[in-house]
Amino acid sequence: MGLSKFAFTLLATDPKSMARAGLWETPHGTIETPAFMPVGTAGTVKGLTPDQLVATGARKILANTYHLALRPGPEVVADLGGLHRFFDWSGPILTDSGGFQIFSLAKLSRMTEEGVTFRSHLDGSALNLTPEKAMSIQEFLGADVIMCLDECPPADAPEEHILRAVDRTTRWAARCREAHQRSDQALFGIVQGGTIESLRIRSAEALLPFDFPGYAVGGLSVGEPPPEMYRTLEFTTPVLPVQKPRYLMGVGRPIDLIEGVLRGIDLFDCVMPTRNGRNGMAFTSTGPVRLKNARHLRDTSPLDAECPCQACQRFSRGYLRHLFMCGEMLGPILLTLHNLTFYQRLMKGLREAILEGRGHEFRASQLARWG
Ligand SMILES: CNc1nc2cc3c(=O)[nH]c(N)nc3c(CCc3ccccc3)c2[nH]1
Repeated sequence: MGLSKFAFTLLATDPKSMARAGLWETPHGTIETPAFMPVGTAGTVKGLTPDQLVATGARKILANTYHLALRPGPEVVADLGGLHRFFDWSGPILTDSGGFQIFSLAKLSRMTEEGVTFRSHLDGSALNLTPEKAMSIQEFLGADVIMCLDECPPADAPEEHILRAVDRTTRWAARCREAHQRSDQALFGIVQGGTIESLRIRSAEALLPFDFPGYAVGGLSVGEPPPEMYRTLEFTTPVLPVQKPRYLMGVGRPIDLIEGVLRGIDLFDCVMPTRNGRNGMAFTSTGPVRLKNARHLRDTSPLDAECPCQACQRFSRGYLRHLFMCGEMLGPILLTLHNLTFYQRLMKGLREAILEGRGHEFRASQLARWG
């Protein structure tokens, strides 16, 4: 089943935490884990060219299926050569199955055993996403890593609803496994179960027999308090295969990446560095900086003296603030570049610490600097 195409090698496991550093081979290159994947919606990481994206240190990006499935449509992307050709990205790409985006974007959506029916947020047309269609869409798009169609309940859903979502997610995983054809794509199972230990174990154990090449932890970063997310990881990752990558969906702030790695997570995606960057909020080695704040008006210092990115190497905080006050497009571009560079450097530092056997000290070293 082409599994050798997605070999995951563990290089080091931290002696005092569940943190691990590894290498993950994909048909479009090898990923050093732990890794952060910037989110590219509609086939672009907003405001950046592929070369700029590589300059941040990113090796793997996500494309959000829901948007591409509606516009321009999977067949069009396939006719244009598939995702890698479409936005000229030679590195690995991961797409989501669309279920989560439908809940967070579509106005009307109804869930049945068959699939999710919803109205397009573009033209209101009725669409029906089934596990089989989610596989066909992602096969047309051509990402290296694709996700099963799952049901992600809201954080405050009652236990009965979360149980139903777990069992439906398992039944849909079977249908996805059955429908998926391409051997050059890794299909990940997605564990649900909210923050309930018995349901997380139920979900993970039900997905193990499918022997997926990787497992995602879904159903988190949906509004639950961070300590609840961390606690959930503590009893979820140990049920998952040690020798396979674990992907925590939609996470998170810098501190969440550290806490997630310490609990055995290898891959992350989050819109925060790009979305916050577009709004003038920068992550720096001494904590967050809101550039529109008047205190930066005459500030000649760089955003982050330790950062190698274009925003920090060439411009003052005063200039960056000016760009945001004028609504100039260069502002969001430079801050997106910076924030992604910050996230990639954080993961690089974390990976090096794990390889040197001091991964468990990394949190303290960073918190001391973030204030
Ligand atoms: C922000 N928090 C967040 N929690 C999530 C939970 C789930 C979940 O339980 N199931 C699925 N399928 N996806 C989820 C996502 C979307 C992740 C994503 C975004 C963009 C591109 C590719 C992938 C989530 N995102």
